[in-house]
Amino acid sequence: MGEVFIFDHPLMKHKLTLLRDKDTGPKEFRELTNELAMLMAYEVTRDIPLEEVEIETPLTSTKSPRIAGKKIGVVPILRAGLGMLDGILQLMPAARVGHVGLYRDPDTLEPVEYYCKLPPDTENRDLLVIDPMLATGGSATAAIDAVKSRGVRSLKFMCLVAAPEGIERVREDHEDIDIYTAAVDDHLDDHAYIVPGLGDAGDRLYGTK
Ligand SMILES: O=P(O)(O)OC[C@H]1O[C@H](OP(=O)(O)OP(=O)(O)O)[C@H](O)[C@@H]1O
Ligand SMILES: O=c1cc[nH]c(=O)[nH]1
Ligand SMILES: [Mg+2]
Repeated sequence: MGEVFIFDHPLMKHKLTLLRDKDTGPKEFRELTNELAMLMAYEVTRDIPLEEVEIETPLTSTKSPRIAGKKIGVVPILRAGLGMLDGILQLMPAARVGHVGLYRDPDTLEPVEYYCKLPPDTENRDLLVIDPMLATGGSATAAIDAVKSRGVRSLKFMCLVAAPEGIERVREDHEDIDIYTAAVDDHLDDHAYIVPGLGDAGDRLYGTK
């Protein structure tokens, strides 16, 4: 059974407060989203496998650990997930990047898939699906379905703000997936927006509406 990890680091909490503030504009919102994603990815990758390799320091030869196996695959859910990508790539510049294009139909609230391109050999990589918001969980579930259907070895989901309803949905549909979030909020409103939340993440990142 997958687990739910809720981060409680003071730096993350502070940045999330700034992100939630309605007066935070797109430039600062983008910066904070990337900073939070980088801090979270640092913890999410704590179990990456290592291998010992022989190297020469200026003084001697020694064995030292380095990351083993194929590069991790990071899969943002378009469009808001892209806002987290650069922060993660700063930490792991060699990561491979896949994209799943989904939007939530405003009337039915059902996810509509319009794009999927993943790195090769997904079945031999650790994959991390990212999206700032986990609301009803429909988009995350659909993205995980899309990735799983191509074959995966290990898959984690990382978001900034989750609603209890979204966590429950993902756990029901994908009980093997670990979920990482910086916060679990109170509830969804009548339009399935997370309360207190931070509004529409895509619109705030890109200044649309
Ligand atoms: O859990 P759910 O109820 O499915 O809602 C969450 C989804 O909604 C937002 O995307 P949106 O549909 O606004 O698309 P966008 O990223 O292109 O703005 C968000 O980035 C998630 O993908
Ligand atoms: O609160 C929400 C819910 C879905 N999508 C968002 O961007 N925000
Ligand atoms: Mg949006």
